Amino acid sequence: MDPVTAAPSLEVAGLAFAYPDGHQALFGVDMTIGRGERVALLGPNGAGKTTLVLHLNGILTGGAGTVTVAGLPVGKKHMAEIRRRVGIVFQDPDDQLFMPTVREDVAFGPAAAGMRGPELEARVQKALSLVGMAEFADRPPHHLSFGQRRRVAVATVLAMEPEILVLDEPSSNLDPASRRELADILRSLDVTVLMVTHDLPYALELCPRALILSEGVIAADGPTGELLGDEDLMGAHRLELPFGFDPKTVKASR
Ligand SMILES: Nc1ncnc2c1ncn2[C@@H]1O[C@H](COP(=O)(O)OP(=O)(O)OP(=O)(O)O)[C@@H](O)[C@H]1O
Repeated sequence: MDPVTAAPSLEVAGLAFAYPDGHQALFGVDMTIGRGERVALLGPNGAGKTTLVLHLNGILTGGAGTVTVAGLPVGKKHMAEIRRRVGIVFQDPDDQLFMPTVREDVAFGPAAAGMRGPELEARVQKALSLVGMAEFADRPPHHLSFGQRRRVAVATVLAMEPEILVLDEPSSNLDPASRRELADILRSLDVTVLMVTHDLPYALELCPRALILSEGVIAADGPTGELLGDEDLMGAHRLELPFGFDPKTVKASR
């Protein structure tokens, strides 16, 4: 059976948000993402992508509209449950790693949720194995390379066994092999993925569907290959493919 079901994992309706200085970043975002989908969130600098992502687990709140995760409204009442279900991997792994060892960083979330002993250790091992970092458990995160720290940051989020994995620029600063290995990891996971990226070939490789956020609204929603092949649409939203890259020659992901 197709793992993508009609049940929405994430629903955003009429989300509008202005920062305290009055800058309006979102103007009524509507999007629905089904369970098990992998979706790329594209858009030019300043479009509102990070602002939107920060609403998905309640880091930002207080605007108009609603965000619903697996049927639960994002808000104070369900915050612990929402944070367990929606894991965000930030662009800079150093925002996520602050403990003396990799093991402690990965254990942090489940331990804060009350997990202890062998169950906690098994959870940590599983998350580190998923990202190929099991043998680094006793190392200090700041002794690792950037790409290794990005993998550990992904593991800290996977350790919470989220339903929705949100990644902000996951391929940035990765060498080609690390970039491909991270793609393989993401493809192997049984979670809903929303990936913010300026790396359009990566979006095409990994995400069958893409959304274009532009000036605080969803300007397009469709198969990634079709959107990237639409020159007028791309031009209108300041999106450019790398020189010589033809989306039609790349086998889009499924
Ligand atoms: N803390 C803040 N206070 C005021 N305005 C902000 C704040 N953070 C972001 N903005 C503004 O909100 C708008 C959307 O920013 P956001 O970071 O969400 O865009 P983005 O699509 O993620 O951009 P990028 O691709 O450059 O990361 C921008 O105009 C930005 O200047």
